[in-house]
Amino acid sequence: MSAYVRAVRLVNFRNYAGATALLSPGLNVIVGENAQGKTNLLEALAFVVAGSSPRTPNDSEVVRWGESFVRVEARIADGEHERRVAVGYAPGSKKRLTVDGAPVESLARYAAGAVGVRAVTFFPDDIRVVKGAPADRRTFLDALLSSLRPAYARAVAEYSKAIQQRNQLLRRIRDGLSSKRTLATWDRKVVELGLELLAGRAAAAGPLDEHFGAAMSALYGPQKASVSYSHSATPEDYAEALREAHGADIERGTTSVGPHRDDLRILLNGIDLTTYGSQGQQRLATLALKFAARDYIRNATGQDPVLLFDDVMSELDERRRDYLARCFLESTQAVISTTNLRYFEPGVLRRARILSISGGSISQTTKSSVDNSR
Ligand SMILES: Nc1ncnc2c1ncn2[C@@H]1O[C@H](COP(=O)(O)OP(=O)(O)OP(=O)(O)O)[C@@H](O)[C@H]1O
Repeated sequence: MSAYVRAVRLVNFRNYAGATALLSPGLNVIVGENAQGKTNLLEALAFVVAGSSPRTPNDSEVVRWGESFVRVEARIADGEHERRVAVGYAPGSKKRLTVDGAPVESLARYAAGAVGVRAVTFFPDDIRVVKGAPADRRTFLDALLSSLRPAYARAVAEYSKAIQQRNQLLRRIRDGLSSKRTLATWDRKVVELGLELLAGRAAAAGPLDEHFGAAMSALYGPQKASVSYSHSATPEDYAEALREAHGADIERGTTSVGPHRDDLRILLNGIDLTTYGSQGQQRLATLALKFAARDYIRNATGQDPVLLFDDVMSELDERRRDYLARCFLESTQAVISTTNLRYFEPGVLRRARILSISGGSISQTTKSSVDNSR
């Protein structure tokens, strides 16, 4: 069996002063009224598994208001072994990541393997991966690949820095402060890092398309769904395209070709869901992309990632809710939040662990109290 989270402890995490949740393999349902802390608990699980929040790049945001630090600890069950991992952060200091008490210096290494378990998250805002800007789709793809390879995460960070520096240089050339000859050096650096990104993304595009197609036909229907990578320049033409764009790039002060300008095209029966999808189609396609990410991680690592899905049932019809509930039950571990237990069949709830959230405190709900609340 793949690794899973056995317990998580939150200290000063958003609206939690101090709380512990025990989790099971299979389905865990977090139930509570609005604004009690369901989303925050899922975020805390992602925070301790990946070393950072999928909801914000700013760690200070997750520190409980009025407190000076945040800490999330987890016990990871991995076969016979148990691993203790923790993420601690005090604004102004470096984030502390530990595995069995030993510090892990690199966030990329912590996130891509040291913990021994990965997470695929779904938050309602994630619909932007389908509906939003190309940057949202690139971030989805880069986060997925970074969760598998620290070297890819480093290449993404270095490429982004190199583009910023090249853009600064373009503006200096435009303003007559630097010579155009210096561009060649930056072009070489940018192309070298950019090709690393393109290679990673190209290798992922085919399998993701396949997994996405399968997830869409299970969730949506038999129509043909696909996801494909759309280049601003192919790897073969990249260096040449960058050179050809010198004049225009200097004028605008930005780099117009390269992986930071690429996109993913998400199609259903040939129709672009980003531009023409209904809200429901975009939401289902977002979910299908998350299942595609799960399958991609599973194939790449041989391990099932844990699914952390926020309020995923509310906008689905009964048939799709039942299908999803079965997927969650069969997962190594799924933690799903809801305001309403009626979204789950009694037979499903009997096989699930249920956690009740109220005002930032967590209680394990017994089966009989679940039956009575229905
Ligand atoms: N840094 C923070 N410190 C303290 N409280 C916070 C912090 N960040 C968010 N909160 C509060 O945490 C509360 C719970 O938020 P959360 O999003 O987890 O609710 P929820 O149970 O998922 O609700 P809903 O069903 O409405 O989505 C909110 O009232 C929010 O304002």
